[in-house]
Amino acid sequence: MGEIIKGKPVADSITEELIQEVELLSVRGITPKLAIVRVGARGDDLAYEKGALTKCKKVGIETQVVELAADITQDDFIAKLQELNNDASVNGMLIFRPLPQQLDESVIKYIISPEKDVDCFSPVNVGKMTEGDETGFPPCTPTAVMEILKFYDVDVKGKDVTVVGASMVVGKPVSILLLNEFATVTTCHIFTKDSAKMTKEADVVVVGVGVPRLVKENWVREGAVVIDVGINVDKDGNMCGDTDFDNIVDKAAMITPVPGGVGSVTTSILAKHVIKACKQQNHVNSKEIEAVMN
Ligand SMILES: Nc1nc(=O)c2c([nH]1)NC[C@@H]1CN(c3ccc(C(=O)N[C@@H](CCC(=O)O)C(=O)O)cc3)C=[N+]21
Repeated sequence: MGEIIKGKPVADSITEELIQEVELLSVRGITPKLAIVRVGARGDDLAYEKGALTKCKKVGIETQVVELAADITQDDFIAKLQELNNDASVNGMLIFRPLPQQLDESVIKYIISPEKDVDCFSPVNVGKMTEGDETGFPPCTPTAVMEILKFYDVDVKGKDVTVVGASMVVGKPVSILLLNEFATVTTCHIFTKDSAKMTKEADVVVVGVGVPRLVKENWVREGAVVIDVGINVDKDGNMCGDTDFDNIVDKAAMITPVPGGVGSVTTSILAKHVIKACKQQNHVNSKEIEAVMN
């Protein structure tokens, strides 16, 4: 039986640290604030929003949900983002994606202020992530994957890691973050000839495609580490990941469950990024705050 590596201990350890950071900021009269920008009311946006609001409340981060009509025009949407960019009380912004058809992401991604872009929408943050510049904000879910690997002492340096999926939300950024840690990364996508062949050879498999139970037992080698980023609802209405968990769990050395795996760490990273943004905007570093306390 492989080890089921849960997200909760990882999330709890991050949350504990963040609660302390918020307390230290409050001594200076600073309260971090996140604005969530939601267009319409898609189910998976609402699911993420609920988790994010709960986490922020627990940590002591203020929140503002900006709910916009599903048919908002591009000009009105851009005006709203600029208003939030200019609102000094807002430290971080999370814009749910994908945006509806009439909003052109290739234009909008340049509007959000990179300093407030806590989920890596801005090309500035994509660039910083790619360079390994730690002043930026890599996206929350891929960062959660890296935090889980670190927490459970999975050192990816020199390991063969296969990522299934190449989206800008999961596959591509997680591939970059893994490469930054000197993993040998293979990224599979819809034009990959044989994804199973690539995953079978990997020491670590990361899957984020949104296809329920895509990765089967025979896609994974004995003793592999499997990180499942998928959050799906199957035809029976149960939450499931992108891996056939029940049949892989005995073969893998470690595997993340769904729910209770990567998804449960994502909101902690979001909160961490809001606090980081707040500190950067107020020109404070942790050491400085500790000095004030002592
Ligand atoms: N810019 C952007 N970044 C995103 O990461 C993003 C997005 N837009 N748009 C919507 C999708 C969907 N999504 C979910 C996240 C958590 C749950 C979820 O259910 N989370 C549970 C935990 C699930 C678990 O335990 O695995 C919770 O937070 O309590 C669902 C959906 C993020 N997305």
